[in-house]
Amino acid sequence: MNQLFLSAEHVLQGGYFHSTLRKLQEPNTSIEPHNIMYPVFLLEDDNEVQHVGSMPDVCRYGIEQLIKRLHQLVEKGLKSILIFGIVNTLEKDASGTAADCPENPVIKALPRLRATFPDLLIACDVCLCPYTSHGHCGLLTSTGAIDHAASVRRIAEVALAYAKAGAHIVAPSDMMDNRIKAIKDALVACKLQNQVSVLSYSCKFASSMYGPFRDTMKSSPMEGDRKCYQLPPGSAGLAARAAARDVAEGADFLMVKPGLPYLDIVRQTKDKYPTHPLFVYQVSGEYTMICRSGDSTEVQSILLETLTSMRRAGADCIITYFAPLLLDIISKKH
Ligand SMILES: NCc1[nH]cc(CCC(=O)O)c1CC(=O)O
Ligand SMILES: [Zn+2]
Ligand SMILES: [Zn+2]
Repeated sequence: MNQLFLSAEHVLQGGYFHSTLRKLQEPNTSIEPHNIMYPVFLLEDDNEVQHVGSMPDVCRYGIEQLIKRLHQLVEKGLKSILIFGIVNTLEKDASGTAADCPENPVIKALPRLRATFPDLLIACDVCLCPYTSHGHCGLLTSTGAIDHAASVRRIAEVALAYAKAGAHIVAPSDMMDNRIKAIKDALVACKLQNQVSVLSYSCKFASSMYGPFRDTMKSSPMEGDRKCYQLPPGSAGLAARAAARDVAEGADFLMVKPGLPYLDIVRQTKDKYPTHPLFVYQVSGEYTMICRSGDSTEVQSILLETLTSMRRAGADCIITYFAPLLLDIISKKH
């Protein structure tokens, strides 16, 4: 017989035949509540609930209804949320005025959420696309190009408004160059730098997997696309430079988005910046793909395998629409 099959030093199975041994073979891949952040969609109308057609089991809520929903989830262990505001009566204009006006749903909700859920970590997505008439994430010049200086100034203003209203974390998703420094400077100027952190969507790619989200938010660009500010999917180089730039500008946390198709970028970013907690955004298109992957048992195991892979690649926290399901799975396991 072939000697190779008898070679003791090549036997691996002796190390994982027992479930506890298998756990030891998978370090830093567990999914606990603090590894999960839940994105929520906030409407202007306090008492409204709307199902999202393109995302099964996802709703948009007015603040009263969101508080009801969050009570259930916080009881099950939810630790953090990421808020996206949606406007319908407030008008969209060229400079995204509604992003930080006093009637903005996020600005209004923050004090309520802080008071109602004292232990919940609250992050706010900072972008102009839900509030601009043209639907781009920054401001435009008269020729339709991104106006870099004006965009960064405006993004920092909006981030500061959410910080003042009570956000623990501001998370700029716009991808305008130099916004992290502008936001940090604004926080320092208002003495908020030690009470608010900056989660940079540092490696955000121009992905085809944001469709259900744009549908939910009514935030698609009216004309053109986002390829001049979101990163080209094939570029690991730009992702490395973007992370380096955001670290240099003072980002507290980094992010890779989408998740599953970009696990090489997750690993590359974690290896370069083990100093910075790393977030991975499992985006709306990933969510719908997994929802359609089989019956509920299959969905659960595919989901857990996917999140385990993200943790293995270096993710510390995963932003996921599956948070409610995950909290149920975790509580059954203990
Ligand atoms: N700045 C907009 C924004 N913030 C988060 C997402 C995507 C989230 C998801 O798909 O779940 C997007 C879409 C986009 O950039 O086009
Ligand atoms: Zn945007
Ligand atoms: Zn955004």
